[in-house]
Amino acid sequence: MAAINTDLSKIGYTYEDIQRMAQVILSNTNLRPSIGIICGTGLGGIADVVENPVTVSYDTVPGFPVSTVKGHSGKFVFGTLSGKPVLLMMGRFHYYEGYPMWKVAMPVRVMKAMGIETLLLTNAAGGLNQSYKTGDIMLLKDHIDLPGLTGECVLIGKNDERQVFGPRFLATNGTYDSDFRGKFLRVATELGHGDLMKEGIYIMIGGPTFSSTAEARVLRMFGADAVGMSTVPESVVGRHSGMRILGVSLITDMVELEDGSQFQVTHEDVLRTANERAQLMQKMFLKFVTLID
Ligand SMILES: O=P(O)(O)O[C@@H]1C[C@H](O)[C@@H](CO)O1
Ligand code: HPA
Repeated sequence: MAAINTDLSKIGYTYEDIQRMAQVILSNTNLRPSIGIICGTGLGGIADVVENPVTVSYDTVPGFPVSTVKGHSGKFVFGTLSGKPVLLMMGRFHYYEGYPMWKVAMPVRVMKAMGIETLLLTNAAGGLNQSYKTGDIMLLKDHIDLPGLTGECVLIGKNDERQVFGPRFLATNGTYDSDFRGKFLRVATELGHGDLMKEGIYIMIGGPTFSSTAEARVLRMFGADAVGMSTVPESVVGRHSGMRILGVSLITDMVELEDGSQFQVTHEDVLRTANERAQLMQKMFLKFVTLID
């Protein structure tokens, strides 16, 4: 059995670490966006429609982790979308990359320290609800934090109640803003793609293995509509610091619930579907941000 870690100074970033990283990043631009977007696997295409982009590579920020996954380029992009200032994270961190959970979502605290109040999270996910299809877009109405339920909650560790952190004990019901969901659905319908839209429950697994068929049946029995390997730590930290949150899953593959299927999903399948939906996601976000107060 692993030794219990009693040295709390080795868990988490301090308030000062977060502020320092925020200052380094902000020193690259005069823009001060209040909208932050984290781009999921292959979903960085939104950056192609950012006007007057200013790019800040993660490796220029001392103490910032590096992206190791294909489809996550590892940089911030400041600019405007439909004239509104935004900050994009092109590349998120995943638990399966070997980062401890508190590191996975640390950038959300840095975003808060930079002035972000609205957090738009995107991800690639597998469809568990068998009425979904590859290429559908699911708005998160709730999530299941499977790592959190089994002892790997992102908020474990010392808590600092100053601005970029939050209360020791956090209610996580109602994390995903229902007004945002309604607006996003309206945008999709106006663009003629209401048929692709779903609202459902995202379950996070640690990864990097995709689910076995028996595991997938369990996830579905839990009530999840889509499965992925991210987002939940970020939305919990965003919620902790008082942000308004939208979660969008692109259903990049359908997960088999019946034994005997020959289909085996790959990361390339995920990237391909994300690429096929890139232009539509751009259009949706360009329109959606105009509706954020
Ligand atoms: O960063 P997201 O959650 O969009 O990435 C998903 C989950 C894995 O990282 C990867 C699997 O292909 O895509
Ligand atoms: N399972 C888990 N994570 C995923 C999947 C999946 O099928 N597709 C994209 N991310």
